Formats: sequence, structure tokens, C-alpha cells
Amino acid sequence: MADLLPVGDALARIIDGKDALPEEWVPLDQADGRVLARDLAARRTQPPGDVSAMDGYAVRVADLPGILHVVGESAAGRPFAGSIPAGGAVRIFTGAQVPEGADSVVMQEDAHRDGSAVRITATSTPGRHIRPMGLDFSEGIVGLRAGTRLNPRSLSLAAAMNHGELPVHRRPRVAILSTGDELVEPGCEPGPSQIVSSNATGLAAFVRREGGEPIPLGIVADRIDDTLAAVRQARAAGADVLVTSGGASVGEYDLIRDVIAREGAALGFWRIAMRPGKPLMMSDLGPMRLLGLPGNPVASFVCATIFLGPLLRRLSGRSDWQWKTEAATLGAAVRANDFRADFLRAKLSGNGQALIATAFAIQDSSMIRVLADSDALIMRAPFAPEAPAGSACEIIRLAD
Ligand SMILES: Nc1nc2c(c(=O)[nH]1)N[C@H]1C(S)=C(S)[C@@H](COP(=O)(O)OP(=O)(O)OC[C@H]3O[C@@H](n4cnc5c(N)ncnc54)[C@H](O)[C@@H]3O)O[C@H]1N2
Ligand code: MOO
Repeated sequence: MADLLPVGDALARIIDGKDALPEEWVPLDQADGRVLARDLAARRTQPPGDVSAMDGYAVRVADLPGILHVVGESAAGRPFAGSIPAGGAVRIFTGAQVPEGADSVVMQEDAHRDGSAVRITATSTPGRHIRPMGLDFSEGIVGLRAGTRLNPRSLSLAAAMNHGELPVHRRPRVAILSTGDELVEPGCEPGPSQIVSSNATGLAAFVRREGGEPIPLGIVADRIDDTLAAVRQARAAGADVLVTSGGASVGEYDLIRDVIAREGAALGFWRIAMRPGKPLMMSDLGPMRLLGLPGNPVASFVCATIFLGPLLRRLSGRSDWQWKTEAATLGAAVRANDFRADFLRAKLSGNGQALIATAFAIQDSSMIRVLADSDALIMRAPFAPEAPAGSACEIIRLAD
């Protein structure tokens, strides 16, 4: 089957020419999951001065041990104004600026206060319980790199670096169209030969998790005019990507190729050496990249994982756009593979370091329940020989 494109070539074609979408500025509280468009430098030094790491007394090590005179107080945001004289101490709290003259902080558990005096029986060392200025970061250092997907931790850092708004890439807009005469929306009363459309639901959630904005276009029947109208709707909505599901194969009702032709576009490719997902197709309708996913639910989802995810991450500006593989051990034997790269739905188990991936016995690409139960895809290269349980394999983890 020489006309089937290898998976790696298909991925290269799908991301080809697609770089990060333009930058926009968003407030911090809307930036979770967005991708930084520029390196982000600290706009201040943290901590801005030497501060105490404990509640206790700021002292001079040279005076210890001894009975010291408490000359004032330094609290976070309300520093002691003067400097500590010889034999003096300042009551200090966590995060408060260490007064001039002090070179150590003694925890209050190790000090005995008596009126304006404090008795400290042990000695200390210079710098003890003091966080030096700039311990966390100094003004001007790059704390977060362009291409980073923001998460709760990096957002805290952006805030601490004193950024109220962040430059992020625009989210990819992804139109999602289901095709098929037999399809009805979930939650209605299907007739006996109807099928509940499930692909669009999973695809929309997938798109959101990959940082995109789904544009749901619903279901169209297998009629060229209806399909064409929906594709034009996606173009008019300014979608960056149109994902169709179904109508990708060779039957008389498989219309996506006809629609591409009617739009005057060329078919980038059609049919790849992959199972599930053989009839995948790609085309560019102006700036909108069309990914024609197969209708079989598992094929649709696996193609989304392998191709749509990387495309969306590229458009979002992520530097980690490629899917990650992990080494695992087969929990059950797998058969010799044919000319199509196989992505076997599998369950992960294992204790400690050994990750065990066990392929489901039935791998039919219509089986949504198996997909829902899967934790990972076992990757099998074209013509990989049969492999017994216990052999090494490569997996792609499916997101929770
Ligand atoms: N003669 C051949 N027949 C088929 C081939 C082939 O090479 N030669 N390839 C097979 C493979 S592999 C796949 S995958 C499917 C893909 O077909 P289509 O993309 O045209 O999909 P449909 O025929 O429209 O639907 C297939 C199947 O999936 C169900 N479906 C479709 N859309 C949805 C949806 N949104 N939600 C849930 N289920 C959906 C549909 O009812 C069908 O059962 O072609 C093979 N045939
Ligand atoms: O891609 Mo098809 O789903 O191999 O079954």
C-alpha cells in the first residue's frame, strides 16, 4: 500500500507552515492554560531586601549568648526604622525586613522574653534564619520562557514578578463538524437505525484541553450542499482549523473530498499508514487547515491525539508541541504488525518503576467503551514482529 503516507510524514505535513498565532494581552486571572508569547522577566527583586524566615528576634551574633534590650519591632510591611545598637534586639516576624545592624534571627522558641529584655542562651551564626535580598529572583532575570504553557505555579511566579497582564498567543479556533445521515445529537430519542454522535463531544473537550476554542458546527447529513454550507460557515467564522469527522472513506456518501474540490482547494493528503485512522485527510482552505478525521470513534480520537494535538500546540505557541512517548513493558503478547503503524488501546498498571501496558484484546475502532477505559496507546511500528508479554514497548499516555 505504497499510497498510504507514513504517520511521521503526515504529522510533518499537518504542522507544516503553522506557527504560533499572534500575541494578545490577558489579565493574570484569565491566563491559566495560555501560552506565553514572550520571555517574562522579573519586574522586581524578591525578596526586595533581607527578610526574616522566622518569628523571633533580630540580633547581632557578637552579642550572643546574652540578655539583650528589645529596641523595637519589625513586621512584614512595617520595618523597624533605626539600626540595632550593640546589646540590642528587635522583635521580628516572618517576612519582615531585617533591621540594619542585625546579622541573625533567633527563633522565639529559643528566646525568653521578660519585659523589654530578651535572654538568649545559645549562640547563632551570621545569616541564620535570614532570607537574603533576591533569594528567589532578581529584577531583570527571565523567570518564564516564551512557549511555556501557564499553569497555577507559573502564574504565581508571573504575579510575584509583578505582571498584571501577560502576553499570550491567541487560542486556535477550531470548528468541529460531524457528518453522517445516521447521526443525532446526544440526549435525544434516536430511531432504531440512528447513532448518537459522540465524536464532536470528545473532540471539543480535547480541543479545549489543548488550549483551543471549539466552534461547534453540529451534524450535517451526507449531502454535498449541506456539507459545503457548513464548511463555508467555518471559514466565515475565522476558524484556524476545521475538524470534520466521518465521510472520509471511499463510499458514495463520503463527501469530504468532494467538498474540498468544490472549494477549489487541493487535497494535501488522504490516507495514511495508520490503524486506526487510515482515511485521514488534510487540506488548506485559504488560511484554514482542514483535518478530515475518520468517522469511526476511536479512529477520530486517536487521530486527534496524534495530529490535532500537535497542530493546536504549535498554533498556541507551545514549545512542547510533539507528543511524548514513554518506555513500558507489554502486559500481554501482541501480534506481528502489518504495513500500518498501530496505536493499540491499552491499560496501564505496575508498581514502582515498571510501567506495564496491556493492550485490550479487541481493538475494533468503533469501540468507544474500550477507548474510555484506556490509559495509553501502545505504538507499534509498521511490520513490527510479534512480541511476548514482558517485552519493551513505547506508549503515549492519554490525558485524564
Ligand atoms: N471499502 C473500504 N471501506 C472502509 C475503508 C476502506 O479503506 N475501504 N476504511 C475503513 C476505515 S479504516 C475507517 S476509519 C472508516 C472511516 O469511514 P468514514 O470516515 O467515511 O466514516 P463514516 O463511514 O462516516 O462512519 C464510520 C463509522 O463511524 C460512525 N460515526 C461517524 N461519525 C460519528 C460520530 N460523530 N459519532 C459517533 N459515531 C460516528 C458511523 O456511524 C460509522 O459506524 O471507513 C472504513 N471503511
Ligand atoms: O481507521 Mo479505521 O478506524 O482503521 O478503522
